[in-house]
Amino acid sequence: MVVKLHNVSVRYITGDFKEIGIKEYIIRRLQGKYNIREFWAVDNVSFSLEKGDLCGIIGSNGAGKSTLLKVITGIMVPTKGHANVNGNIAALLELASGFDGDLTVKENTYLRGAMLGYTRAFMNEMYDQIIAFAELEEFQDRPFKQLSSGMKSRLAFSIACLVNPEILILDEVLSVGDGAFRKKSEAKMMEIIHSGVTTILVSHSLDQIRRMCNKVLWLDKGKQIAFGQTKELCDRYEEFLAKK
Ligand SMILES: Nc1ncnc2c1ncn2[C@@H]1O[C@H](COP(=O)(O)OP(=O)(O)OP(=O)(O)O)[C@@H](O)[C@H]1O
Repeated sequence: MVVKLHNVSVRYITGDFKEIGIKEYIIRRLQGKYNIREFWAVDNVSFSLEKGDLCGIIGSNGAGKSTLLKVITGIMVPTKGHANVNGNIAALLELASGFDGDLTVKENTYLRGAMLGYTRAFMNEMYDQIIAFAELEEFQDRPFKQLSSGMKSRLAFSIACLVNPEILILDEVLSVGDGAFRKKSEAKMMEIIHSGVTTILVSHSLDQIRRMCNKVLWLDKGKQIAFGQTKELCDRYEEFLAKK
């Protein structure tokens, strides 16, 4: 099993407790005006994926899709349950985050590689290819903050894809950069997908899910409505949307 989630739940706590400071906290507690709210964004989700699976996650806004991806990529620890993930993950979420604006493009590439667990030797081997794919040869020694946001995404995409992921996580990012780069990035993504990696894709396009995925996870308000075959679940989801 490449990905296995067992009764995973994630709780967010919201309210005024973060910014108010200890004094205000005590005053509000004494006055009974201290409000915090618990919120289960993901509530008891279990499913597993094997090598080569391409799983789509569907559900309305706020269903918990992005939160679940954060658990799978290890950015968040579930409040309850377990997530077992075996393999290198390339997560194309919030693409341009996690870079250091003052370091150069080259330094950032090595830094991101190190964060993904790759050795310097491996990155030396891959570096030229990454920069060439991102079409940033002329920007290698510029500070990262001087890149346009499209260029930043291109670099993030190139690093994530060219370092041989075993698990690919895509959050509505099938459109990176401008027209020409988008075509190239989609082709690259399809190449990776077809090379036998396990892919998890969040998309609001049911057409895309039907075309690409062999399994589907349907979430609604954090709860798992169903996990199973694409056609059956997409049909049910469409019926559900029609009745809404
Ligand atoms: N940091 C946070 N603190 C509190 N609540 C949060 C936080 N992040 C998300 N939420 C809430 O958790 C729920 C699930 O959010 P999430 O972003 O996972 O949904 P989603 O299915 O990805 O939605 P969308 O389709 O709109 O992108 C939402 O109700 C959201 O308001």
